[in-house]
Amino acid sequence: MYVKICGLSEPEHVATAVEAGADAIGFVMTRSPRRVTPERAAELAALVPEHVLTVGVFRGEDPETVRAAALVSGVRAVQLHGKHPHGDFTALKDLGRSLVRAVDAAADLRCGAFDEDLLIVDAPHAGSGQPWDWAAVRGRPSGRWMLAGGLDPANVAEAVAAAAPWGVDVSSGVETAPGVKDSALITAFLTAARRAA
Ligand SMILES: O=C(O)c1ccccc1N[C@@H]1O[C@H](COP(=O)(O)O)[C@@H](O)[C@H]1O
Repeated sequence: MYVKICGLSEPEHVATAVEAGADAIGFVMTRSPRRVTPERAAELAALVPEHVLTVGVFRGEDPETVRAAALVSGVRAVQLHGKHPHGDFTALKDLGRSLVRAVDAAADLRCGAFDEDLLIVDAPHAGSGQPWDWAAVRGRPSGRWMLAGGLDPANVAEAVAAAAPWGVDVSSGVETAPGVKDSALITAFLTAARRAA
């Protein structure tokens, strides 16, 4: 089970996620309580070993803004969240970073349909942090896809059993308040996700 921990902003939590075995770590560079500047993301990304994928998360920014932030931060993947057109992915193809498309279940759920390398299927109301009907997407996405939206250490096993994803992605479910990550919750999530696989 591939596990991404998203929305990190403190070195302590980056270290915890790496030590606990995260496969990918996300830095949010768009409007959010978890927002970090590209410069701050660069400081945090420098703490991440090569085998862990660093992901810059964007929502609604134009490709040139995304490109500039990706280059400053040095993230190795770019996540375009929400209703980005296919052209945004095409425009970023020459960036030399993995592309991640994050959408809700109403979208095209074929990983690669927008030339992306990874697909995330998120809640209908992205960012609510609320569990949703994970079972509704079971068998629909194809390729490398992660389930997101309202996951936490207590429900990730149920979510994995319901949707059978290739990976899982969490942000608010490992926080004690919006934007405030918790090391114990990060470790608990990784343990529970691995056990669920
Ligand atoms: O985490 C954020 O603040 C965020 C902001 C804007 C776009 C995406 C964001 N995060 C992504 O949202 C999903 C679900 O997160 P949650 O666990 O329900 O809080 C996940 O893909 C994050 O990468």
